[in-house]
Order: sequence, then structure tokens, then C-alpha cells
Amino acid sequence: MLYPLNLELAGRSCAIIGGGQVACRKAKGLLAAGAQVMVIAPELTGSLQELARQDRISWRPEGYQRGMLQAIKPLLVFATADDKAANDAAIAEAKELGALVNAAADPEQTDFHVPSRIERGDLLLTVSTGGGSPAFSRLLRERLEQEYPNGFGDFLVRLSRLRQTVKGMPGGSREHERLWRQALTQHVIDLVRAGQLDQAEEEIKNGIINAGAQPQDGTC
Ligand SMILES: C[C@@]1(CC(=O)O)C2=NC(=C\c3[nH]c(c(CCC(=O)O)c3CC(=O)O)Cc3[nH]c(c(CC(=O)O)c3CCC(=O)O)/C=C3\N/C(=C\2)[C@@H](CCC(=O)O)[C@]3(C)CC(=O)O)/[C@H]1CCC(=O)O
Ligand SMILES: NC(=O)c1ccc[n+]([C@@H]2O[C@H](COP(=O)([O-])OP(=O)(O)OC[C@H]3O[C@@H](n4cnc5c(N)ncnc54)[C@H](O)[C@@H]3O)[C@@H](O)[C@H]2O)c1
Repeated sequence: MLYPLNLELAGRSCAIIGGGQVACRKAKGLLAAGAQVMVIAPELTGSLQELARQDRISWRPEGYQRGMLQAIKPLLVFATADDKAANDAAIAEAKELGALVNAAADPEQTDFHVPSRIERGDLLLTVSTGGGSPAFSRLLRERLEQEYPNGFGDFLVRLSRLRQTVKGMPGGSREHERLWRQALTQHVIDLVRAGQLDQAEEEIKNGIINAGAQPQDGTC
């Protein structure tokens, strides 16, 4: 089984070998996460050219050669060239440098898969099929986009604020866990989906009051 994690990439160096469709998709995801992106490829797609022109990505306009990754010190390396020898050589150097490798066309050598994703503010929903069917990941993502509209991001802001209030209430984390489990019902999801954020927040506040904060007794 794959181990899921949501990586903080702001300011971190990432390298992409190849400048085609796959590289473009990966570059856009990395930029959205604030990473510093270096693309090594003799040619770029139109949208990657535009990103390079705007200085949003760095571009080394050559085929990959051993030693090119050393100077970049990447945390992640994406091997997306349509040249297996170039991908293999870049993967070998990346692994020597301790970087994690995504090899879109080579499941044997890949260290991690990129999932389909939906962002609603800080709410991040991801879908992975373990490489079994990326098209199905996309299909599920499209369904989730309908089921979780933008209101969920706005609602999360309210929830985070409420959470700070609850943290200041009597009782420790176990008591707060009990309050949240009682107050956050499936019905809240339906209200948010229907755009009724005020009602959803009210329902949670009532739930917290009804659950009643109790002092922690120190047992585990
Ligand atoms: C989720 C998404 C994220 C992203 O790339 O950002 C992503 N692929 C997406 C779309 C997509 N990719 C492909 C199709 C055509 C239909 C099809 O083949 O199914 C479609 C659908 C479309 O575009 O319509 C072709 C394809 N993809 C891979 C191979 C190689 C192979 O299978 O051997 C081939 C065959 C190439 C060939 O035949 O030449 C491999 C991978 N693609 C992955 C991720 C990883 C596993 C994800 C998972 O576990 O599900 C993995 C293992 C590696 C990786 O890239 O990390 C993004 C959805 C974005 C969205 O939400 O719209
Ligand atoms: N299109 C997809 O969804 C998809 C998904 C997963 C895997 N793949 C596989 O991944 C590879 C890339 O797919 P694509 O659609 O992005 O291809 P593409 O043809 O759009 O792009 C290939 C890129 O590799 C670059 N390249 C060629 N030789 C190079 C070298 N020596 N060093 C660095 N860059 C080099 C080219 O200049 C080009 O920018 C293919 O092998 C494809 O079968 C494709």
C-alpha cells in the first residue's frame, strides 16, 4: 500500500526532465504548491514556454546529461522525457543524491505517485488508483468536484476558527475530541453542500453546547 502524505514544497527545489504534456501538468501542480521548478529539456510545450518566459520556471534548454541535478539539489525529480535512456540516467543520479523520483512511465523505479486533486481553500481531496487507472482517478475527481463545491473551503475557515475557541474550553484534547465527534454530524456536510454555511455553523455550535464541556479526569 502507498503511504499518503501532503508535502510542504514552498521554496523547495524540484526538477523535471522533459518538457512535454506530462511535464507541464507536473510543473503546474508544483508551482501551485510554491516549489522552485527547473525543467531540463531540449524543447518545451507552449504553456511551459510561457511559464519560462514569465520566469515562473527555470529552463535548461538541453537534453539531460549526468551531473545536471547535482547543482539543483532537488527534493523531487520527475522523469517525463520520451527518451528512456535519459529518464534512466536522471533517475540514477536523483537516487544517488537522495531525491525522490516520480517516473510517470516506469512504475518499477517510481518512489511516489501524483494523485488527482481537488482544492477547496485548505481542504485538499486526493484520489489515487496506485497507478492502476489514472483515467478513473480523473473521473472520480470530476465527481468529487460536483459533490464538494467551493463552499467547503469557506466552511473550513469557520471550522478552524471554532476549533481555536474549543481549544480554549475546559478539558484536554480527549474532551475536545468527544465534543467534535458529537457536534460534527453528517448533516453538517449536507448543509454545506446546499450552501447553508450559517446553519451548518449554528448546528455545530449547538452540538458543542449540548455535548457540554467536561473537565479532564487525567485518565488515558
Ligand atoms: C492523477 C494524475 C495526476 C497528474 O498527473 O498530475 C495522473 N495521471 C493523470 C491523468 C492521466 N494520465 C494518463 C491518462 C490517459 C488515460 C490512461 O492511460 O489511464 C490520464 C487521463 C487523462 O488525462 O484524461 C496516462 C498515464 N498515466 C500514467 C501512465 C503510465 C502507465 O500507466 O504506465 C499513463 C499511460 C501513458 C501511455 O499510455 O503512454 C501514470 C501515472 N499517472 C498518474 C497520475 C500516476 C498514477 C495516478 C493514479 O494512481 O491514479 C502515475 C502512475 C505516475 C504519475 O504521473 O505520478 C492525472 C489526472 C489529472 C486529473 O485529475 O485530471
Ligand atoms: N501523456 C500522458 O498522460 C502520459 C502519462 C504518463 C506517462 N507518459 C509517458 O511519459 C513520457 C512523456 O509523455 P509526454 O506526453 O509528456 O511526451 P511529450 O512528447 O509531450 O514530451 C516529451 C518531452 O521529452 C523531452 N525530451 C526528449 N529527450 C530528452 C532528453 N534527453 N532530456 C530531457 N528531455 C528530453 C522532449 O523535448 C519533450 O519535451 C512518454 O514516454 C509517455 O509515453 C505519458
